[in-house]
Amino acid sequence: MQPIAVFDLDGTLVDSAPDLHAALDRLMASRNLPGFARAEVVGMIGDGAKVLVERALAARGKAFDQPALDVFLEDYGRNAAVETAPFQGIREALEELTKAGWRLAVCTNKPVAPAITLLRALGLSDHFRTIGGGDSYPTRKPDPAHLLHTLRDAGGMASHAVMIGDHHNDMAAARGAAVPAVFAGWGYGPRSMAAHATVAERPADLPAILASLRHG
Ligand SMILES: O=C(O)COP(=O)(O)O
Ligand SMILES: [Mg+2]
Repeated sequence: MQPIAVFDLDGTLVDSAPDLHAALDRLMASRNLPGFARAEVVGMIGDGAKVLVERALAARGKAFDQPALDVFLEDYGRNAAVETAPFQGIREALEELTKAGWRLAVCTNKPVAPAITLLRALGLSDHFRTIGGGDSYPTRKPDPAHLLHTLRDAGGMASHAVMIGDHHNDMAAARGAAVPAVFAGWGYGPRSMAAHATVAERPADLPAILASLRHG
């Protein structure tokens, strides 16, 4: 059975906060609400687009409404790859892992449409057998079923998988699926979110760490 490495997207493969921030600030401006500092937006990322918009509106004392999410997704879908780029060393790490025999997949809480748009725009989509988005299955991370569905669609198995992510949602999904987790130390989550997972400081560390976690 081929080993499979499942990657989180935002904060792990790509530094997407600038474009999420810009689209969120345009939504706020359209409602005459003040925008956010980058650190505030980074703290709101991790549970998908709906929760991001919910948190932004709540921070301004407003209730969530569906048109706000529709406006945000329409804008973000067109502008997901303006400033967003892979973290330094990610392209090389993905190439190295593929050469070492790993199958690759993405398991992200971002809706699948902008996730695919973004990975295509950055020339990364061909690396991945499957992209399991936040709306691809009935539940999403931290529910381990999101990771297990992604693994199934990629033709992989939990017993031969590793999950790499930057948020406690990634660590929790991996733990629930009995998949070893690697915490992306370069991402958006504070180090406390790593819990007991192995921490990778840089993308360049991934091939050696994943080799050490490989079963057979
Ligand atoms: O869209 C988000 O909020 C998080 O997405 P991620 O699961 O790829 O980090
Ligand atoms: Mg993430």
